[in-house]
Amino acid sequence: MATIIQPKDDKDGVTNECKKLLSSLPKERGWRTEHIYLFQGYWCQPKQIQAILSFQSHFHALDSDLVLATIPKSGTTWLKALAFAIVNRHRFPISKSDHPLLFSNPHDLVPFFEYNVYMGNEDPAGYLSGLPSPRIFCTHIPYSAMADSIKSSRCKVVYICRNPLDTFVSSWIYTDKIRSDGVPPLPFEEAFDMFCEGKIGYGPFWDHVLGYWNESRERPDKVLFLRYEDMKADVVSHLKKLALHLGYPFSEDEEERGEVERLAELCSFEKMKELEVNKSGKSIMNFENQKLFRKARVGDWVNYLSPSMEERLRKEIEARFQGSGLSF
Ligand SMILES: Nc1ncnc2c1ncn2[C@@H]1O[C@H](COP(=O)(O)OS(=O)(=O)O)[C@@H](OP(=O)(O)O)[C@H]1O
Repeated sequence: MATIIQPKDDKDGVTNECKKLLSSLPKERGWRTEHIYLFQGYWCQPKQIQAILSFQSHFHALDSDLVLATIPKSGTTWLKALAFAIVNRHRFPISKSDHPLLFSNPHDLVPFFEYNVYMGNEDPAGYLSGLPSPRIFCTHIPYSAMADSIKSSRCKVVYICRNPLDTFVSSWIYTDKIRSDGVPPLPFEEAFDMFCEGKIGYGPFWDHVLGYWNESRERPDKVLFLRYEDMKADVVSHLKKLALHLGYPFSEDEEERGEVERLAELCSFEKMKELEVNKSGKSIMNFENQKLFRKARVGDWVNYLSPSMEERLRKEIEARFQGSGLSF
């Protein structure tokens, strides 16, 4: 059994063991932190590496677990809200005026596994075992780096991806607002180069997406693969698929009563953005909730990327996804 990894309160918030590891890894300038490091094939912040190590050593999946996975800025907040509302709809009826989603940001209702390590929790497994059943948690960790018990248990995984052009723009704007103290701003053009080279948090983008995509094709019962743009275009049919995959399908009666539409409305960007908790509140990580709700528009990249940037990223994406059955 590996030793329990406990974060220390240093600049990077990582243990000496992790620091030693970092010194042996390739590094690049970071988006939010001074550096990102190439670990198990992915570019990560120091604390993210610590979280992956902890996850791989300590996490024991239950067959009933529901795991939501994303690369940052591709629909995480939305997916958390939808999964929470679906799974808990008998405990918390959608139309009730005291529904938790009206008073809490989805990040506070469905934790990231990574938060646990960031918060310096001494017992990663204990923290998650305190969640009510079924445990719903979220992660940005790539599929290949997932704890073995997630892969071998019967727990369900849902992945949402978003087109890379909008994901890049959303990431850069968000990063610009929440950069860690003392880390100088990353100019837009430089960030774009890094995205195209795969150097983003939990990137390369294509490897992260393809890891879950390939698994969803091999084991569709295990991994449901969703696309942000498809969900935006037809949220109701995707909610039914999501509910079925999670093991909480809508009944005919619920469908007739318009419960699916009501749930979609509760979790919609327009509704969530206007809630007091999301206008003025802070989430568990002390981030301002309002920064999680920007425009949520498909194709907003057109207002930021030049034609040559678009062409470059499209070519890169085409080459990376060639033959995979997935295109953007
Ligand atoms: N409910 C809902 N429905 C649809 N879209 C939503 C919703 N909530 C947030 N958003 C938009 O998602 C973008 C943020 O991505 P994430 O939630 O993955 O961010 S994070 O990784 O959790 O920080 C970010 O996209 P952009 O507006 O394009 O930047 C948010 O506005």
